[in-house]
Amino acid sequence: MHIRFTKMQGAGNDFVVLDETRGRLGLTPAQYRWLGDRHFGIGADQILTVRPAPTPDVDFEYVIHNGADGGEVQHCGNGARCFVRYVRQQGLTDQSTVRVKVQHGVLELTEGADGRVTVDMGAPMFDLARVPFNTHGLSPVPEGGWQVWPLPLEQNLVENQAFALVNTAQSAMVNVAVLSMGNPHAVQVVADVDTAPVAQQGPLIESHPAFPERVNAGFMQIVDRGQIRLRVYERAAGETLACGTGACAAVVAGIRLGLLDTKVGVHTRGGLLTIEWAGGEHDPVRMSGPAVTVFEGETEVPDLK
Ligand SMILES: N[C@@H](CCC[C@H](N)C(=O)O)C(=O)O
Repeated sequence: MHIRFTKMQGAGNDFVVLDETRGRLGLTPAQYRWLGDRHFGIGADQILTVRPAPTPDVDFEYVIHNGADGGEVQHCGNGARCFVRYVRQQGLTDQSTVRVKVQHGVLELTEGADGRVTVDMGAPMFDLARVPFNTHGLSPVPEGGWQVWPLPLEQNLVENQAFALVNTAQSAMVNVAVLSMGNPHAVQVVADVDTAPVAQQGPLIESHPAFPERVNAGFMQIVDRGQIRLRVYERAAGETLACGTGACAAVVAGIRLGLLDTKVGVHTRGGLLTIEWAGGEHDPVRMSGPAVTVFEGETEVPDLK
């Protein structure tokens, strides 16, 4: 199948963007994986597909597939910013504020004159069953007016990894704050993101049995009350240069744990995101950051089932 695509990135989290506003391409999960494949395909953390509005209260719908496994996911913060840049650049709309349906709900996005995009990401969700997070056998520890969950990382999994952990006993238990931004997040506070065991613990947290739909694992270093450094080991993608929903989840967790103020600069390996949350359960999280078109192209997608 011959397709046109646009390659985009938001703070280094990269995307293949497809236009289905004039008809479905009907790609299979294997074809999404091929598009995400950096060696045999185009290469992207996620594939974003833009579709016509399904209801009159929104302007578009877009769906998100993780490039590594081709599975559909609920939400993608950096992708949302690229989506609005895309529909404006392609002439699909001339509105500077766009409402779009994603699997998780409806987002409102605004492109500023400076090229940064602001997204109303909706309210965070703390209902653990909806994350989903299975607390069976786990006990929360109160912290800063909220709580963290000590999560035992399977000792045998830790020891079976090809890499050596400096201290297996210490690394086997991590305290995570658990919440959903439409997709699931487990956020831990670390002293230094540069030395945090992201590659070692990330896959163990991602696939921990307490998270039946797996989870995105965040590692947050508090710089001061208005700034954090963040690395995220994304579900079905591995560590990415930035994760928008991960940045929102980390800031919300930091605010609830009493560590952060309501407006926070999030320094990721791919760039700066700004996250604001007033702190109320129903208050929306606002995220702003860059959205960049890298190139456009055409390709022949192999017939993969
Ligand atoms: N990169 C994203 C999140 C993409 C989905 C995530 N890997 C998941 O499986 O939930 C972002 O910017 O939020």
